[in-house]
Amino acid sequence: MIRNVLTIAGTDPSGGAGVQADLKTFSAHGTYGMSVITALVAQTTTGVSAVHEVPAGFVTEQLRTLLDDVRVDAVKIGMLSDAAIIGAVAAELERYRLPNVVLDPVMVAKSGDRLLAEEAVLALRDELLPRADLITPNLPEAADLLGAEEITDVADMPAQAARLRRLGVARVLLKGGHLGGSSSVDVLDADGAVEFLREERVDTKNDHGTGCTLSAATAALRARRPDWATAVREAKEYLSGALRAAEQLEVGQGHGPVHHFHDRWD
Ligand SMILES: Nc1ncnc2c1ncn2[C@@H]1O[C@H](COP(=O)(O)OP(=O)(O)OP(=O)(O)O)[C@@H](O)[C@H]1O
Ligand SMILES: Cc1ncc(COP(=O)(O)O)c(N)n1
Repeated sequence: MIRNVLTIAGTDPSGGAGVQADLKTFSAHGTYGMSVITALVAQTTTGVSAVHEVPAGFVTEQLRTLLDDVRVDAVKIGMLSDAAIIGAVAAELERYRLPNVVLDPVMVAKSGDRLLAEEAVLALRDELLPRADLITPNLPEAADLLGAEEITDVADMPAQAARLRRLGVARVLLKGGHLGGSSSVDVLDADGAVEFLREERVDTKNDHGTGCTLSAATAALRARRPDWATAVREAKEYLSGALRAAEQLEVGQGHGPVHHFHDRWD
């Protein structure tokens, strides 16, 4: 049976990040993709020019209309824009008891533009983190959630992940992409085990939407795999392949997208 996977996120007309990246990723993993949109974002490979938020009540309307009809096997949550939308999503997660929830706590785009209001970080921490099965912060997002300094050393990542878990989160994938270096290292703290996930760094400027792709792939794979660690490991491998495949693309002048490929998943 084909699994149904939902993304709750903002848009990217250039197709590299947000809902568009998530739906491509779901298809690439042999799942059926669905989307609830939180914000229309005028953005491309060079940055964000404007954000048009969906009213929180209409996010609720989209969720209820969908969830009254369709079974959902896994969920990826990305850009939420403000505290009202966070509240709306948290309430519906609770109401429908959705399984396999991956929360990518998106705050700032690679271009430096804010995608979550600064004053909404506390709402994200208090209302949504405890309802997620896995969160996937990068290092600046982890620091913001903890009200702490951003760490700069791979060796400190397990302790930072443990602090995040103490906020009441079931599992943490702390992403170290911002550290640079010859390998890209993430730390998974889940189900009683802490694991370093290392992949060779791909030398490319096509890295728009890497975080979106990783969290979407993890949700899709969790719908198909028996445990979180397997889903996360395969998702990270998929992302590296998508970064390498990006050299075939000619999309935009700035940070281009990664390329989603289907052939591995037949
Ligand atoms: N050049 C690269 N080569 C290999 N892996 C990479 C590269 N850049 C990022 N990654 C991996 O991509 C994932 C996301 O990276 P990062 O830590 O930058 O998160 P992010 O900032 O949330 O991403 P985004 O800015 O796309 O939202 C991580 O698994 C990271 O290790
Ligand atoms: C709608 C949306 N969601 C997430 C991101 C983050 O992706 P990136 O940091 O690669 O710009 C984005 N740019 N747009």
